[in-house]
Amino acid sequence: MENTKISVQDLNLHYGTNHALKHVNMEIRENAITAFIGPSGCGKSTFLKCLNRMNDLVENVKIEGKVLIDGEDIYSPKADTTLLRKKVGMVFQQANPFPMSIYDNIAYGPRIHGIKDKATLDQIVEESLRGAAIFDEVKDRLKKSALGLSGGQQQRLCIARALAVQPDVLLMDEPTSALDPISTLKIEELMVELKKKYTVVVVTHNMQQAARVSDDTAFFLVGEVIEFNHTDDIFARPQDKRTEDYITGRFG
Ligand SMILES: Nc1ncnc2c1ncn2[C@@H]1O[C@H](COP(=O)(O)OP(=O)(O)OP(=O)(O)O)[C@@H](O)[C@H]1O
Repeated sequence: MENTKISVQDLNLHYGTNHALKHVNMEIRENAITAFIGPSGCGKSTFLKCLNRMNDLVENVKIEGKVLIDGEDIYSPKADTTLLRKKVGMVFQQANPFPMSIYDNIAYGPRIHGIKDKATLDQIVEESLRGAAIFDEVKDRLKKSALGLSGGQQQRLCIARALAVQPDVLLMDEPTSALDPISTLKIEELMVELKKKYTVVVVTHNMQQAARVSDDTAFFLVGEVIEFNHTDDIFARPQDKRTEDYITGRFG
């Protein structure tokens, strides 16, 4: 595919005896939003976490196959996972701000990566908060606790925190499922803005969300990718009967 950012080749993942991902192949485009849809337990989150090696931490996990980001295999023994997780940021279903100020939440990652200069940190904090469309709402309370923000604001703060270390790719695991419709809309608008600079991959339970925001969609079913295509094609002209049954609500 044109502009491939992430190329997944015959990826298999076992949790003990559970073969949770089966021969997954996928080309994820740069500066696009790719959505993963499918029923509960079919491997969407597991697959997402393979893209920054978050599953490495799980006991008894076995991962085979290749995940190339910018042509480099992230599972190669030479790969540096710290650099990988800087390059591939992640946002979770439940916003998880650290119990510290808004400023320190954003400065946390850059500080870990060795940035100490106050003016530089100030600039990163402002740019990251602007990038996550939350700067104007918090600019007068940067020293206040992040835990005082609303759920939707906390989620945008977590996006800002991910942006602060200058990733290329942003993984989002059901980022709006705990949010009200207005906060959800704000995050969806933000995602469309973010794809100009980042490659965005999102797991969603919400098919309308996938249809609204994503460029490409993968439909997962019991560990397999049944169909992967441009979003318009998946929703208007599904090739596989199982995709059609799922998107028309015959099962969920
Ligand atoms: N840490 C883990 N250890 C063992 N098994 C796991 C682990 N995480 C997920 N699984 C199993 O792997 C399979 C895929 O789960 P996964 O969470 O990836 O699916 P999902 O499509 O994201 O589901 P949901 O939409 O409910 O989040 C399931 O059978 C699940 O029980």
